[in-house]
This record gives sequence, structure tokens and C-alpha cells, in this order.
Amino acid sequence: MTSLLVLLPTLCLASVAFILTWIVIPLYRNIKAARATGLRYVVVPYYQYNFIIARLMRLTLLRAFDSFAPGPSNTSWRVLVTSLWPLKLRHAPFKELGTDTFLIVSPGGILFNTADAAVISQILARGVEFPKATNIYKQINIYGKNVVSTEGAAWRYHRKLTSPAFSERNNFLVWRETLSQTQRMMRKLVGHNDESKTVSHMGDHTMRLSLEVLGRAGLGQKLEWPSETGGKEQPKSFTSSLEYVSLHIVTIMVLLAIFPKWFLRHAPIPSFRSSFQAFEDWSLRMKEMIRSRRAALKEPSDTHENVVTDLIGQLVRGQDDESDEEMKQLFRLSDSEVLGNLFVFMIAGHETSANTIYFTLILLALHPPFQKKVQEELADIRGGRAVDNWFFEEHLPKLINGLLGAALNESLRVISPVLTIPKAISQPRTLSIDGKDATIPADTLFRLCIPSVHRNPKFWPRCPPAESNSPAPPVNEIEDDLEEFKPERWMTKETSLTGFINSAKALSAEALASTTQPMEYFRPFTPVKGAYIPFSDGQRSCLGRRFAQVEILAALAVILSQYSVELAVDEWAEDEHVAAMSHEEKMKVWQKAHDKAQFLLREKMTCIITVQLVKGVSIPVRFVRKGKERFHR
Ligand code: HEM
Repeated sequence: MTSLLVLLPTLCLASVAFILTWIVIPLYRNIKAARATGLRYVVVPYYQYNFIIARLMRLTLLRAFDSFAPGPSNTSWRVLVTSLWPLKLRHAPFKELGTDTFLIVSPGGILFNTADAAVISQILARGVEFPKATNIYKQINIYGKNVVSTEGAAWRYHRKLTSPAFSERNNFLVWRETLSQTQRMMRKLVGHNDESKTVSHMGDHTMRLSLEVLGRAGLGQKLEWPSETGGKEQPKSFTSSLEYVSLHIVTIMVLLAIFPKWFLRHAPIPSFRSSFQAFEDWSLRMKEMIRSRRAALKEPSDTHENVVTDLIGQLVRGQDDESDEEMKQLFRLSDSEVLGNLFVFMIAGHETSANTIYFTLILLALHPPFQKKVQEELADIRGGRAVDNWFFEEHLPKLINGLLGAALNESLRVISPVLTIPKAISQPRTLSIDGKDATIPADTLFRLCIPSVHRNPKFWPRCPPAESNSPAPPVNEIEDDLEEFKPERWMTKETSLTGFINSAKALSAEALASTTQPMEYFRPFTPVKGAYIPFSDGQRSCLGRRFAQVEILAALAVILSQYSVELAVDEWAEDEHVAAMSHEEKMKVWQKAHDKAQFLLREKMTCIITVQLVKGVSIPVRFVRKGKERFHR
């Protein structure tokens, strides 16, 4: 009894001390610091980047509120503690708070969120002062340090040594491989005699396509799939270990972060063991590949052409380029760093490109009139040439500057594969925000919210909404068409651009200068700096931007020059039934497929490293020979 009398007050005192030390005092300090910035702020009970606490809170506090309290508003703490709100709510919280920059304050830290192009461009231009938040990327070092996970001098060293790999010669290889692999993919997706059949999981096919292109243009490897080896799965083939690693990358990284290697090697759970096995397999294969590539490079130089052009060849050659021995030791990637970089090229370049091809196809299937215009332009561009005779130098610029390029720009605007760009500061930094200087306290984590700035009405030419069902209902009152996929936005007629420029607040000098162009002149629309950042910008912008552009445009061009992509309607009508329908009946059934696809793009998106449809959800499509379309001719 006496001991209980002592224990209870001690426990109470300990709890009060804990709450004061870890919650009340830090929260008070953070609120004070946030107030001093002069920016708007919202207080939330916990820090979302403290993963253990955030997970605990999601399971308890958040769940309790979600069961008993009415649905949260767009600016409620229940929404703002989640990492997905920029994806789900886009620009809505900014609009409701009446600002394009606000802070989220919690006991664990301050988050700076912005959808303001002017603020984003300052942060990206001052890369040294606003470095990447590298501790978020620690797990990515599983094979070795690399250009994605480092900062400061280490990053400069990696960037200097990896950039030459993304040469125009390599892009040519990407072009050639994509043309050939896409034709191969289409032969599988379209039945004999061009009979159209439903492709239920198009995302899986674009994932393989992108892996094949990375395999060839990145690692110099032709990937053999089980169907091409007589249907026999080869458990230890390079392809299967590469595919396994790329599809299970999140699991592998989490396991390696939690458990020691010796445990995973003998883990009692089979899936843990196979993940670890794949991780080790890939490492062994890559080390072997690096060794044999180094040997090949020592051969006489006239046989080098094929072995230096891919990414691995360029990195290995870079290892030996420096003639000065001392410099070689300082500025030379170790084998583990070559491996680490090849691995992050795969992570950074696989899903991002694959999903962009997939989503652009879906968006074009949702917009048949624009798809038709693209196909007409493609026919002009290629002038009857067979795919194998398309020229990189001649055809690629036409694709980039044409309607397909506009479709790609718009697809990346509405579904950016990367959700937010994180930056972290270790000392106070001053930014000009809405014309005033704001000093942001040290240790603030910055999030440049891509979906939000891509829909910020201040920075984009816009019209009233045309589609009643565009993917936006979290934003209750949709006042413009920025939720809609409208590639025409990127083909600006000078007259409308002038109107836009006059009404925009933040303008680049180039945009102002361009107002002197003739009224009837059409040109690609150039957004204000900081407003369009699918590949980020500044010194840490995407290294594989052109690699990705070449791959995505080449793949789409091959597909659309021969086929139309349609939404599949199997859920509502069988083929024979559709064939016997009147035009009106067909349109009704197509509208159902359209509404469902819009619903999925709106409600079933998530972000696991990159933005994607949630596991198990897909939008089925069909490829039909041009002229044989079932719904829109
Ligand atoms: C549609 C396709 C792609 C998109 C939208 C994309 C987007 C991005 C973004 C936003 C970043 C900056 C991330 C940050 O700062 O947190 C980035 C960085 C990077 N990307 Fe991409 N990327 C794409 C394709 C690729 C491809 C194909 C590769 C390589 C094969 C690649 C390699 C890289 C690398 C190495 C970095 C790190 C650069 C550095 O930190 O210096 N990306 N990418």
C-alpha cells in the first residue's frame, strides 16, 4: 500500500515531466518561432516525419477522431498530419488558408509548405542554402553512396562523376531501344490479325518496358522474360533478380533498415529471405558486370563503341579517366559507388517513366479528340517511315515541340510522379514571400508541393471548367479547368498569353519579353519559373530528365502512330454486344468507363516513393488499329 502511494505520485510526476519536456515546451518554442516568421501556421499534435510516433498516432488518435468526429475540413490538423494531402487536396488547403505558403507546427518540428512559384524558384536557385533533406533518403544507400542520397561536397563529387553518363549518345541508345522494345510490347498486347483485346493491367507492361530500356541503355543487358525462355522461370536470371528488386524495393529497404543482414540471410519468414536473396543476387551480378565491363574497356578502342555508351559503361570508364594518380584517388567512384548510383538510376528512372507512359495513355483514352489530333500530327512527322527508320535528331525535336510533347507536359502537370521536393535547413534562412522578408528558423523541413503549385491559378492560363467530372471534388468549388487534362494549355496563341501575362503577379523577364511576338503566333507555353517542377529545377534537378523524355515520347509515338488507345468497357458490355450497339448506346457505355476511370484517378491514387494507383487497382484499356476504333472515330 505504502509503495503504491509512492509509485502513483512518482508516475504522475514522470508523466507531467514527459509531457512538458517532449510536448508542451517544444510546441510552445515552435509556435513562437513560427509566429516570428509572420507566415500563417496551423498547429498539429505530432510531427509526421517522426515515423514511429506518426504511425502510433494514426492507429490511435486519428482513428478515434475519424470514427467519432465529422469529416475533417481541408485545413484540419487531421488532414495536415498526413503525408498525402498535397496529392489528395492539391491547392485547396492553400486556397482556404488564403496563402500560398504556410507552416505546420508540431512538438517535433516545423514544416514549411509552399505552392508559390516565386518562393519555390528562390529555394531551388539557392541550392547550397536549401540543401536536400538527405536523411529522408538514407535507406537508398543499401548498395553504396550515390547522387540521390548525398549533399554538399559528397553530392558535387557524385553529380560531377555521374552526369557524363547521361550523354546525348546515351539518349540515342534510349531512343533506339524504346522504339524496338515498344514494338515488341505492342505485338504482345494486340492479338493476331490486330484483333483488339483488353489489357487489364497496362501499368505492368509499361513497368517491364521501362525496365527493358533501363536494362539496355543503363546496364547493357538484354532482358529475357520467362515467356522468351520457353516459359521456364529462371530464378537466378539477371532479369528476374532485377525485376524482383525493382518491384520489391520498398520492402527490401525497410527490411535492411530494421534487421541486420545475418538475420535476414537466415530469417524464419520466407518472404524476408527471398527479399534478402534478391538484394544479394543483384549486388553480385552488378559487381560481376562492372568487372567484365572494365576488362572490355581495356580492349583496343575501336571495339569500345558498344561498351561505353550505356550508363554502366560511362561510369566505369569515368573511374579510369583521370590521368593524375592523386586525383584518381580523390575523384573516382569506387565500385560500391558505381553500384549505388546504378541502383538509384533504376529507382529514380523505372517507376517514374513507366507510370508516366501509363497515365498519359489513360489520359489520352479519356480525351479521344485530342488523341486523334496527336495521331494526325504523328502521321505528318514520320511521313510514312517505318518505326525502325525514325531519326533521333530529326524526329525527337518534332515530338518534343509538338502535340505529343504538349500531352506529356500536361500529363506531368496533372499527375506528377514525384509528390513533394524536400529541403532542410540547418540555420535560419530568409526568403522573400509575398513581397516581405520572412526568416525561417533552423531545422525547418521544406516541402515544395508539386500537385499544389501545378494547379495554382495564379500561375497558369485557365478557363472555366469544361468537365463536370474532372478529378477534383476535394476542392469543392472548382472555379477553373486546372484539374483537367488539357494539353492545348501548352500550345499558346499569343493573344490569350498576353491576357494571362497581364493578370499574373509573378513574371519572369523572358515571359515579359515574349509579349512583343506577333498576335497570331503559336508557341509552346512557358510557365513562370517555379510553377512547373515535375523534374525539380536548379542544381539538384533530375539527372534523367532527357532520358525520361526520350523514352516516354518514343514509346507513345510508336503506340499512337499505329493504334488508338481506348478505355475498355468489358465491365458493362461484351464485345458482341458493343458491336451491335447504336452510336448513342456506345457513348453511354463509354461514358461509364470514362466516369470510373476519372473516379479511380481521383480517389485511388497514392504515393509509395512515387505517385501511383493503389495496389490492385488499374484502368483497363484496349489498343485498336487506327481507323478501327469502337467508340470515337
Ligand atoms: C517522368 C520521369 C521522371 C521524373 C518526373 C523525375 C523527377 C525527378 C525529381 C522531381 C527529382 C528531384 C528529387 C528531389 O530533389 O527530391 C529527380 C532527381 C533525380 N532523377 Fe529523376 N525523374 C524522372 C526520371 C528519371 C530517370 C529516367 C532517371 C535515370 C535513369 C532519373 C534520375 C534521377 C537522379 C539520378 C536524380 C537525383 C539528382 C540529384 O540529386 O542530383 N530520373 N527526378
